[in-house]
Amino acid sequence: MSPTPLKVAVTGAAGQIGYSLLFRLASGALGDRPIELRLLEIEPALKTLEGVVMELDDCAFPGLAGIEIGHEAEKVFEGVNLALLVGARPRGPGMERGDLLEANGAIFTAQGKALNAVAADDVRIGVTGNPANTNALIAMTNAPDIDPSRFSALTRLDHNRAISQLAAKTGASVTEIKKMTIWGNHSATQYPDLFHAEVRGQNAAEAVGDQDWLENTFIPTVAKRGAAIIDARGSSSAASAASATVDAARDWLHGSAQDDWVSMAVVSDGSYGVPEGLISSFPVTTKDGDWKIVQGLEIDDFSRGRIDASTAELAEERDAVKGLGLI
Ligand SMILES: NC(=O)C1=CN([C@@H]2O[C@H](COP(=O)(O)OP(=O)(O)OC[C@H]3O[C@@H](n4cnc5c(N)ncnc54)[C@H](O)[C@@H]3O)[C@@H](O)[C@H]2O)C=CC1
Ligand SMILES: O=C([O-])CC(=O)C(=O)O
Repeated sequence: MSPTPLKVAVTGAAGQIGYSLLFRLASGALGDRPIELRLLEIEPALKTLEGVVMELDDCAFPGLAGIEIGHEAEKVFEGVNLALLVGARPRGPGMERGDLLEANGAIFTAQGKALNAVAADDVRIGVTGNPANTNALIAMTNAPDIDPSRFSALTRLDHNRAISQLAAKTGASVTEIKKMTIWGNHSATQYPDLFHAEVRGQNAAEAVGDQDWLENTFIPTVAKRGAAIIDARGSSSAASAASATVDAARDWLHGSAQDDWVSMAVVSDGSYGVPEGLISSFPVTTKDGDWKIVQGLEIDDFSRGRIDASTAELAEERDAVKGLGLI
C-alpha cells in the first residue's frame, strides 16, 4: 500500500516564487513520500493558478498525489501537514521589507486563524512572505492552539547566500562550508556570522583572515542581496527563494546533517539574549520535525552588537503590528 500523501499547502501559488516552488515540491524535493498540493490564492488569481495546475498535470510527476486550489483558507488548509506561506506582496525598488508590514500583516492574521482551526495536528508552518519574521509572529499569535515551535520564518536564503559568498572567497566548495549562521531578522540588519562557521574544518573568520572583507563586503553583500536582485531583475528573487523554501522544509521534516546546523527564524526562548517570544534567526539543528537552538556558542562584542541591532528591529516590528491590532 502506498503511504498517505503529505498534504502541503502553498499560499500565493500563482506568484513568482510559486511558479518555481510548486514544481520542486511536486518532483519530490521533500523526499519519497507522495504529496498532495493545496494551493491558496486570492480569487482574481485563480485563473492563472488553473494554468499552473495544467502545467503541473502535464509534468506527470509520479509523486504528485493530487492538487486542490481555492481562495478560502479554511478549506485549502484542511488537514495540512506542512504550510508554506509565501503569498504576500513583494517589495519594489527603494523599499525595505519592513515597509510591507501594513500591507501584508493582515494576510497572516487570517491564515494563522485558519491553520489553527483546520490544520493537521502535526502541522509545520514556514513563512516566506515578507516581512517574514514578523509575519510568522502574527500567524503564530493568531493560532493559539498550535505549538509555537511549529512556526518558522525563512532565513535559509540568507544562509545559502552566505555559504555561496564564503565559498567564492575561499575557493572551497559549498559542501566544504559548515555551521553557517544567520542571526536576527530577514532584513538588512541580519547578521551572517563567520566566527562560528567552518571552511574545510577551519574556523571561517580565521580562514578568511580579513576583517575588512568580513565587515565591509561579506556582511553587506549577504544582507543586501535581495535589494541587489531587485535592482538587477526588476523583481525580487524567486527561484532562489523557492529553493531555500524547499531546503528549509526538507531539513525541518527530515533533519539537518550530523556535523552541521542550519539557520531558521524560530520563536526565541531567550537564548543568546534574544528577547523571548520574538521570531529570530538562530543556528538550529533539526530532527524528526523538531528544531533545537544550538547552545554554548561564544558571542564576542562584535557579534553581540550585530545581534542586538537586528533583534531591536524585530522588537520594533512586533510593537508596530501590536499597534495595528494584528497581534
Ligand atoms: N523570506 C525570503 O527569503 C523571501 C521572501 N520573499 C517574499 O515572498 C513573497 C512572495 O513573493 P513573490 O512570489 O515574488 O510575489 P508575487 O507577487 O509574484 O506573488 C505573490 C502571490 O501572493 C498572492 N496573494 C496575495 N495575497 C494573498 C492571500 N491573502 N492569500 C493567498 N495568496 C495571496 C498574490 O495573488 C500573488 O499571486 C513576497 O512577500 C516576497 O517579498 C521573496 C524572496 C525571498
Ligand atoms: O529582498 C526582497 O524583498 C526579497 C527577499 O526577501 C530576498 O530576496 O531576500
